Amino acid sequence: MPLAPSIVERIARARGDLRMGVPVVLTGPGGAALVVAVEALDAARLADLRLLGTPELAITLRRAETLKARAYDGDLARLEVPETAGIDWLRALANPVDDLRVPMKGPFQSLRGGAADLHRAAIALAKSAHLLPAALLVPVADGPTLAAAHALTLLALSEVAPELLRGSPLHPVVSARVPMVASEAGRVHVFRPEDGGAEHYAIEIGRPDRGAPVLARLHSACFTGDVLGSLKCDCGPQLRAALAQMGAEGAGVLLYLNQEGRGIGLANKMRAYALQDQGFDTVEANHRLGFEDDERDFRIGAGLLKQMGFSAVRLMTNNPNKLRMMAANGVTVAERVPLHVGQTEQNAAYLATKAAKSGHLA
Ligand SMILES: Nc1nc2c(ncn2[C@@H]2O[C@H](COP(=O)(O)OP(=O)(O)OP(=O)(O)O)[C@@H](O)[C@H]2O)c(=O)[nH]1
Ligand SMILES: [Zn+2]
Repeated sequence: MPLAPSIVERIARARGDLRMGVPVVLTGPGGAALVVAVEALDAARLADLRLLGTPELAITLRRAETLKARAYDGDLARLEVPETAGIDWLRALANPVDDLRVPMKGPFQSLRGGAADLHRAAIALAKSAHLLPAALLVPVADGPTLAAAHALTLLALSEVAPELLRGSPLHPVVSARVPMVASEAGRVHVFRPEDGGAEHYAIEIGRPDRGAPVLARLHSACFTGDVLGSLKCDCGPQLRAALAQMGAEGAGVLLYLNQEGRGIGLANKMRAYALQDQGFDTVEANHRLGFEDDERDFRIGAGLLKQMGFSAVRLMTNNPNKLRMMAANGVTVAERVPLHVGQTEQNAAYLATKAAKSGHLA
């Protein structure tokens, strides 16, 4: 059937479904399940799902640790959903915003034994849709028939799991001249992934020599810092300082990667900020939400540089992970160029946490 959507296209559709609260059907060797993202679920749909089976809640190990729920599946926990539990119970488990105000919600019954692969894929899908990493699964007997009957997106685990790990190829869409304060010889290139995800941009300053290490910066989107001039981080000043140095040298490339909030999306970053106002640091806030410290795919930057003809960089960064990932993905780091700008009273603790917990270099 040449018109039938491919697995990549169905995953893109599933992301949209999950964001809208529409169930998707996941099938695996051990059975099938209806999957919804807790964040987008409402009471009516929860009631409908209960008619089809017994729901289970999948949360990450990080979230389970905060909730003091046992996790028997390594990186995640499967929790029983009591019959009396309503939508507010589910939301409170998924979203830590009220953890301090309404502390103990347990004890929780964690499921043990049996496969957790569908749950793992459900959490990965929720993350890739930039939703809270908590999913409700309702095991069902015949996934494909149910999906066909209700026009739901059907995904086979054997196809989804490798696809979510693979990383999507990026294709150049357009490039045009953009004179900037930092340099009049600026050019913006737009790259679009095959998987329907966010586009990324390359800002090329001058005409950098492809045969020599290029002055380069991998900048992750920070709406609050880059656009609003937030004092909570150093992103805006880093962005402008990097462009300014490239302008002064007459050549460079800045990749503007749309990986807002270290890859968790702006809504989740703002949830993290709300937790930071409750006293948690940037790493703890991510963990309480159920995320790892850094959910970015660092392969993207190296891939784009290679695609643009660069094989060696003078990388403007303080982040040792970026250095490692460049080397691991075939781009030589000829030099690290430290980038310390924009320190404020409000971001001192944030920068200290990055140095202490994420190994950021002086
Ligand atoms: N989750 C989360 N993301 C944040 C927070 N503060 C800033 N960010 C995001 O962190 C990312 C910062 O990215 P980068 O500028 O590449 O910074 P870095 O990884 O520290 O590395 P270098 O600046 O290169 O040293 C951006 O995506 C911001 O949106 C926070 O408190 N929580
Ligand atoms: Zn920032």
